[in-house]
Amino acid sequence: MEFTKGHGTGNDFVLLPDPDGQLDLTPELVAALCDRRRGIGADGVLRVVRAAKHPDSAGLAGEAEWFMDYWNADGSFAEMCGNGARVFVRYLLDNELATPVGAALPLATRAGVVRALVEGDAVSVEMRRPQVYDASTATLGGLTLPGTAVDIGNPHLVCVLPAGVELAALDLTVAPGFDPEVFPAGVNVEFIVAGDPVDATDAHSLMRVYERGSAETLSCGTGACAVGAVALRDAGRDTGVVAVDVPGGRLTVTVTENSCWLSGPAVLVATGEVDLSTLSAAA
Ligand SMILES: N[C@@H](CCC[C@H](N)C(=O)O)C(=O)O
Repeated sequence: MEFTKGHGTGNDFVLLPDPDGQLDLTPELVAALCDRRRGIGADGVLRVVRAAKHPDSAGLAGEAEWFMDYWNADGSFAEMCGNGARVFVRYLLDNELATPVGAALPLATRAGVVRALVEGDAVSVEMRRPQVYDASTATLGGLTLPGTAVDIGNPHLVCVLPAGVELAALDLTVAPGFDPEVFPAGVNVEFIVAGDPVDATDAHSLMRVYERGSAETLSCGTGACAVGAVALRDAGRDTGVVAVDVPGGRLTVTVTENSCWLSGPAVLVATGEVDLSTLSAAA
């Protein structure tokens, strides 16, 4: 089967073209594809399928032609993936499956329809406005860190590190603990340090993330949006622009009254053929 590999600020994905929804994609196959030693290696899989051809998106087919069928590296589903959506749009354009017509390109996801704009190397996606809804805690290496629960289609817990705790020193080879009563379906945990605003931004954060279903990644787009909402709240603002520096680069988050824009580079780096039957047999 044909595949493409792409990434957005180091958050990497295997894209599988399956326009008519004929591929029998299973959690085991996704985990095998994402295995960095035995498979292609990625933080997740993006199946490129027509919205009308997938049961999770058929109801959105009138609004968007394509459905981003996103899977985490462990084979679980997630409702939304901000970097994945940006890479998915790059794939559609490079493969002439969609044309940038000046207006934003609609894309169906499990969290509804999002819209994308492409400007040179940057792909921006407009998602729902992050909802800051609760306080909770994460535990990591003997520390209990206060955090803020944020929903942007998928769940996040944003923890601002207290003085004396170094972002670089956190051991994210181990999953952080969280309260399952607040996050019954699991959570993506962001650890941040507030910095001075840069360029034309209202706030700036340094972030590392432990993603539900994918462990530590170099970047998380929805996580950056959650961080942006918390940084603006902490700056006493409701809307604004936040630069979020992740290990894989910089994302720019613009929170408006009704939505949230995520911008940054999105690139395709390879195409090839993968023998799914060999992977399935090894899974
Ligand atoms: N890396 C993504 C988020 C992917 C989904 C996440 N792991 C979850 O389970 O919610 C992004 O860029 O937003």
